[in-house]
Amino acid sequence: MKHTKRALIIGRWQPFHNGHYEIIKKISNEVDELIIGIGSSQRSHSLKDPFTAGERMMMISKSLENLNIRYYTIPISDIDFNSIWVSCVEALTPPFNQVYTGNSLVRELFTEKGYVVKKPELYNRAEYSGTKIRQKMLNNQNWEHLVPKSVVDVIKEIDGVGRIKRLNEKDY
Ligand SMILES: Nc1ncnc2c1ncn2[C@@H]1O[C@H](COP(=O)(O)OP(=O)(O)OP(=O)(O)O)[C@@H](O)[C@H]1O
Ligand SMILES: NC(=O)c1ccc[n+]([C@@H]2O[C@H](COP(=O)(O)O)[C@@H](O)[C@H]2O)c1
Repeated sequence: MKHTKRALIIGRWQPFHNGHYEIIKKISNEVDELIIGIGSSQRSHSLKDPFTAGERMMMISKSLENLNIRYYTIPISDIDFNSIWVSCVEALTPPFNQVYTGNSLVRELFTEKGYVVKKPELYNRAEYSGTKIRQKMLNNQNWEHLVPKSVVDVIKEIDGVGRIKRLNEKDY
């Protein structure tokens, strides 16, 4: 029987943007199945991590609706214990034999455990960046063209831009 090629890509997806879509589309041609780890799943309602794990799962599943790939989205919360983090990820996910990440800590931890780790190429990083998109939302600049249409719909449904602006208000 053919061995299933199953890869893990882990990110915070705050929000899921066109660069994420492009890289997942590319990876979907290289593997049979993809595990999409929702990193820092316990985090939400902050300027760096405004969206909940559930909201990020909605963004991803609606964006990937038309892609021909079997994938699993798995929320993964952070732990203050880097040396056992890979074991925690393994405990939550289907088995995988390859990891995609641009994050140096993630790369180091998986490489030390013997995984093949690939660094995805970046698409239009000048614009397709979670940090820059969140900044644009805050500054009333156009951001909608930088994310899949379904992500615009999710962010509108939850008033995500309003949330980010309110979180940025000064305490008194
Ligand atoms: N423009 C892009 N093109 C291709 N892959 C990307 C792009 N931006 C991020 N990635 C990949 O997606 C994964 C998850 O990234 P992440 O959620 O941190 O996005 P980000 O845009 O870097 O967000 P932030 O600015 O909030 O850190 C990373 O492993 C990264 O390599
Ligand atoms: N000890 C830990 O909990 C640990 C270690 C390395 C990465 N992570 C997480 O992996 C994710 C990596 O995603 P980014 O590439 O979007 O930063 C983040 O959510 C990060 O917090 C967690």
